[in-house]
Amino acid sequence: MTVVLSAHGVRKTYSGFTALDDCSFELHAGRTLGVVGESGSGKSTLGRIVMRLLQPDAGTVELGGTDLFGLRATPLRTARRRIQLVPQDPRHALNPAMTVGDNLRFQFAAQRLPRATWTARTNELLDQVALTRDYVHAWPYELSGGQAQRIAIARAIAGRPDVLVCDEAVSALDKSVQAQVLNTFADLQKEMGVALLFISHDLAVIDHISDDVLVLNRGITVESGRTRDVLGDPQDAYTRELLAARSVVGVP
Ligand SMILES: Nc1ncnc2c1ncn2[C@@H]1O[C@H](COP(=O)(O)OP(=O)(O)OP(=O)(O)O)[C@@H](O)[C@H]1O
Repeated sequence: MTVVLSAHGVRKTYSGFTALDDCSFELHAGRTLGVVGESGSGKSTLGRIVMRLLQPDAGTVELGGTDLFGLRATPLRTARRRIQLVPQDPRHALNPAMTVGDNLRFQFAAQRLPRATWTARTNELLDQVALTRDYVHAWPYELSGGQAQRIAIARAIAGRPDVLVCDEAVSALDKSVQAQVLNTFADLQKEMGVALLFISHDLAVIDHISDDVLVLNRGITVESGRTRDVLGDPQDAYTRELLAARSVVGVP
């Protein structure tokens, strides 16, 4: 299996406070790695580092076998297109002053996609995120949370990335909508072979979507491996605590 994204011994401190320590993982093409832990466990710090929005104090991150922090200029711009973020709040991904169509077309222009293909590509993206094509005329404020998150996903996959970093991407949604959006991610993965780094505090969400899991507690990886193995037979007390507090996806 091809490793599309990996981290080795990553550490990040903020003013002497260690938020993430010795973190390592491998994410394979077409698979989902869940990163789970309570608030403050270092999940978003890890997400920001692999998006190259934050510099680690130690360790390396490789995208497609290339050191992400060694890249400059054009190769860096190419790498940034290969890894895209789906944030918790779609308002951070969508421009409120543009229609859905313009939000997507903005991405196409950035990717220098030929103008003649824009309408077909917009329709294709709306189909992929299970929205009807007339949403192209909608404004972000007219969308429900679930619809807005689907458009944010469409925007993120517009350039056919290899990796999506989903940082609490369903946490703000109602439980029933959560299940639908998780299924959309799973369908996309089957269609596109995109790999997901899925960050969530909610073990039910991680259990639903992840092939592999990494459990973080105060910046330390307490457990990692196949989701069914780790959750089926947790070896660490912290994982057992998370399991005991777990909700159920799709059930309010
Ligand atoms: N820019 C920063 N400056 C100082 N401390 C920070 C900064 N960003 C995060 N931290 C601290 O680092 C720790 C990890 O934060 P991080 O946001 O990565 O955790 P998290 O697991 O994503 O939590 P949440 O789910 O609440 O977002 C926390 O204690 C947080 O207060």
